Amino acid sequence: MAKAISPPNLFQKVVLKYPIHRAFDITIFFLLVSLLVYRLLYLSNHGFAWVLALLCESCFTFIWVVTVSSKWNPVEYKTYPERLSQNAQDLPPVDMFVTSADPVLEPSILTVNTVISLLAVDYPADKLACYVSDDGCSPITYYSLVEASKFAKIWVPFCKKYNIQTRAPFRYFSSELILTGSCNSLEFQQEYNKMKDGYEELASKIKDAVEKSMEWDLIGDFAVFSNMERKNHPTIIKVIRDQNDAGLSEALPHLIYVSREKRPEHPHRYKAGAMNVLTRVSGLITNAPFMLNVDCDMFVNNPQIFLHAMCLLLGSNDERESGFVQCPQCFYDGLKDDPFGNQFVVEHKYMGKGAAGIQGPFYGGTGCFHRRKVIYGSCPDDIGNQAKRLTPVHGGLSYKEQLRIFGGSKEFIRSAAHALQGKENISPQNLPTLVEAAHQVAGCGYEYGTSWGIEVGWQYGSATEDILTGLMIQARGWRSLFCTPDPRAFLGCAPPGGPISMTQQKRWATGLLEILISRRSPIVATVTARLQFRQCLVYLSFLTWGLRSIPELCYAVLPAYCTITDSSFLPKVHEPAIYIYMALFLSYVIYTLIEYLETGLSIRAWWNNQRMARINAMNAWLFGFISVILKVLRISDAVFEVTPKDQSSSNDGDEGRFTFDASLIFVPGTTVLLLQLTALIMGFRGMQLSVNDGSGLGEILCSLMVVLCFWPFLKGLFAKGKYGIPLSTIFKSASLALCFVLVAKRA
Ligand SMILES: O=c1ccn([C@@H]2O[C@H](COP(=O)(O)OP(=O)(O)O[C@H]3O[C@H](CO)[C@@H](O)[C@H](O)[C@H]3O)[C@@H](O)[C@H]2O)c(=O)[nH]1
Ligand SMILES: [Mn+2]
Repeated sequence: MAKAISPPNLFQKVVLKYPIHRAFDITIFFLLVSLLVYRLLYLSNHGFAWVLALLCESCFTFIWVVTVSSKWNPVEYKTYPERLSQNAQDLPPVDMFVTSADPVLEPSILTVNTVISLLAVDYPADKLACYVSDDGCSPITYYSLVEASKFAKIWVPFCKKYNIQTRAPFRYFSSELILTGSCNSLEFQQEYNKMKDGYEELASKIKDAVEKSMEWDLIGDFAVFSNMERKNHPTIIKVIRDQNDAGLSEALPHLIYVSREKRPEHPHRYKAGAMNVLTRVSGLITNAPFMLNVDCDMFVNNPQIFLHAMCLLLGSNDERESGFVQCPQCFYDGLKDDPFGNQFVVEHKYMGKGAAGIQGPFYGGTGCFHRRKVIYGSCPDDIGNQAKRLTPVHGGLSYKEQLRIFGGSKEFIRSAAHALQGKENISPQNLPTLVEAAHQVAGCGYEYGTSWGIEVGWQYGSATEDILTGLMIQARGWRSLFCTPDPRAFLGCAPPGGPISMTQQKRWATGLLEILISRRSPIVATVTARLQFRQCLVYLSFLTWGLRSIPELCYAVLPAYCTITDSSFLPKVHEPAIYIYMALFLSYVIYTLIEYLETGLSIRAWWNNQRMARINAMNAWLFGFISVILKVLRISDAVFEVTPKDQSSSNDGDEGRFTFDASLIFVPGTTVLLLQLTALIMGFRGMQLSVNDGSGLGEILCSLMVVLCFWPFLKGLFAKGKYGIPLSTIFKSASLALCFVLVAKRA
């Protein structure tokens, strides 16, 4: 199935072949085209429904083409960390960034586990520094990190001594202890118990801190947090652990807490703003040539991941091949059969590896190693002028230009110049003096008039800042690499189904569409810069989510519309064209099923994902589309609503059950469902009355399919509490459905 094409060195690129999939890809494409031709040929014999169906099917064909193109040349990289230099001094420094925004929605204990797992990776500790951004400006987060750093002093040596694989303590202690090899000794037992007690103490301290949060005594080290308002406060930077202070015996990375300045009158740009502050602050302090960033819930699951990433970053002769290295976003404790379709396992396998075979995976916001100079806007060395138009950064910048691009901190400009030249740390100074300069670059006025967020750093202007940032990097001609080691690199929390996951999908659809319609869209980047054409198609396959909601919705309503108005959009049962439809349906089902079964997932998981794709498209993506329209009309701006992260999902045995709230986001789905039910009732009555020639049967079957897809909603109509659709939503949807029926009947 696979063959190696590059000499075995630090990594090996393996071309994957899926001949059966390709056969299905082509078959389905031809069936889609035949369908469109058939529609066009008989256009004049039919009415509105036919034209609408043609438009929708054209959209689906387009989506099929971009998806197939994205998946066509999958590759995979095998990495060989044991071939890296054994001399620790040869490994480059890495700055590690963790963003957190809210100690309630993102429980501190999770952030702490992520940080501890980073401090404990298999990489020379003196090459690492961990920066934690706290957009919540919370003494609890700071306190938790201080306590975590104390625990790390015993935890990290323990992990390294016994080569523990799971280095996020909450995961390690939640699974059963397996006693093998060196872990079978009495000494180990004793140390294990000590660690367990230590972690329990840490967890309970954090729990207490959260519970008494109202009555904090903000004195001493915590005095800076007194009278702080979350959205209105000066910068707080605290060096929790300075490597230079510590004795050699406890080799632990630097740990630095950063809460950037916030003022109500200044936009703070959510995560992108936080990342840019971390970039600058770390630039002043450690200025590592590589930077890893993770979301606060994404702990290290593979302690060797830094070495794997280095194989990719250092392993090719041409730097341009590895502008950044992205690991797939994976989740722990995923629910069985992926009931909410948010584990993305199949997507990583086929779309992720497919993109890896073109210009590389897109940047996914977490689990990504960047080159600092790439984030600073540099182009690959030998690139033509075309891509340079996207960035003002080039060799021989005058001082004035540097000020305009990077802002007014002399210290930062000096460090940026070093980073751009690929040099390592500027002359190491003591941390406390640097922290002073760091306050300046973390201020909320620092970026005004500079290129931050536009040409350098994390990009502003989209709720999916990650995709936009990665796109701009690839547009400058960089490629990226996909890092998929075993065990998986990082693991995080998948949101529960229902309102939380809908909000996340809506934010993504909004952010993606914002990119598509902006000047920085992949189409522009392909025409005017260095984004490859097929990479542009990869981006189009998901930047169009918001737009896709419209044909999805129309197509789902079509069968109901036809039954209600006694028209049709499908060929009659005795017409040969019906076979195109049946073949299309069957081959799509078989093909997607193969993908799931091959990945080791169940038929149930396949169905859940199919169903959730429809639910997301018609509800969340539609609202994403609407919020972009509101933004374009300047009625309201898109905001980044943080996804709540739960350490342990509720244990009432109903974790896989869909939940609802009174949000408008559930109105479209409920309306579609009510329409189908109405149509089904009318359809069955009609069939009994008239002598039937098979017309209307297809439409009725389609309505049944839609009802099946919306099964969680159907159950929600009759359930109570959070599992039930609120009456207000039912009422709104029923009114909409009624209006629809009346208008359709009259037309
Ligand atoms: O004002 C903010 C808002 C969010 N965050 C952090 O951003 C990260 C991602 O937020 P989350 O609510 O978990 O969003 P998700 O939708 O789960 O995240 C995915 O999608 C985002 C873009 O929409 C990317 O930024 C993320 O990396 C990617 O994992 C978290 O660490 C947050 O703490 C901030 O630092 N400041
Ligand atoms: Mn998240």
